Amino acid sequence: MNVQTRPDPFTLRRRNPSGGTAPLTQWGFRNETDRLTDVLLGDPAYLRHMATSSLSRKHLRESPCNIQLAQAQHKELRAAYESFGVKVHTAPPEPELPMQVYTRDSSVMTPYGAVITAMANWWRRGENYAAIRHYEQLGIPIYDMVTAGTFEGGDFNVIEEGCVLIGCGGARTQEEGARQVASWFEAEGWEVRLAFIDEYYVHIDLMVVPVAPKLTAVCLACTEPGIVDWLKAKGHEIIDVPFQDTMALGCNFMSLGGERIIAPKSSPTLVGQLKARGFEVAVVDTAEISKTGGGIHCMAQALRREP
Ligand SMILES: NC(=O)NCCC[C@H](N)C(=O)O
Repeated sequence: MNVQTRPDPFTLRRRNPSGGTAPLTQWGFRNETDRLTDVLLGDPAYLRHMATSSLSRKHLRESPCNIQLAQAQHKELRAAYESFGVKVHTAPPEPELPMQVYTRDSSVMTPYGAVITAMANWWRRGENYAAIRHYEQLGIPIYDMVTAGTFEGGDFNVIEEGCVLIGCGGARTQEEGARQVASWFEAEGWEVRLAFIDEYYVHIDLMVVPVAPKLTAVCLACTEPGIVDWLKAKGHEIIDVPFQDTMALGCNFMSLGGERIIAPKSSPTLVGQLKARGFEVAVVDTAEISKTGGGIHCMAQALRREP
């Protein structure tokens, strides 16, 4: 085995404080639109419907999640990834962790290794520790861990290579955490933009998600115009997802690269737009799971994409 292909050793902090951290050789990605080969999904074995946001609270009041149905929907979601040849990795579920299915949040993958985030709510903090153990098991090195306030992975949105949009709603990702992560990626030479959002929306990946190179889905009704102008100035075309669909997690889908998308049934406008552009779309019904506050993008973490 030559030096180039030797796996990067597992470590708890790979980040070079002055920047210039070497990208991983076997894991990670350049952007969120290249071909997905490995994904991190949760196991909904211990999923519980809790009042974690305005959205999940509303469903809890009106028609609480049928957990068995949600688990069956998750199985379909997993099968969709597998049908596209994506390798699914799953951490052992823990009964103390009711939201472990939302793998987007407790860590975020980057070209340099995984960032261990700092969950805002006490019932999700254990997910950060479970993520460290799982990355060690997978042999994926950790880039760094957030120590300045809270930071949740749904707020780390890689728009294109070397460019990240960081959501900051205060209740989940605090400004302190956002600025710490921003400083790391600025040192690596990235462009970083902070998006201050209302905590009602929970994370930025509720309203802005990359589809393909220079093509991004955005809920124009709730995304600050400055962010939309910034995307357009980069040459991004926008697919507008209606507000009502967005509130049903309709703008929260996963790009598999190669013009293939896994999207929720709750998003007819987006699905129609994608099909009209020639994308292969696997439409999965995730409505029951989404009553607990997250969607397809929140339930996935890209571990490896190949250019
Ligand atoms: N990235 C995301 O938007 N994740 C959704 C998390 C939902 C979960 N019920 C929570 O409120 O933490």
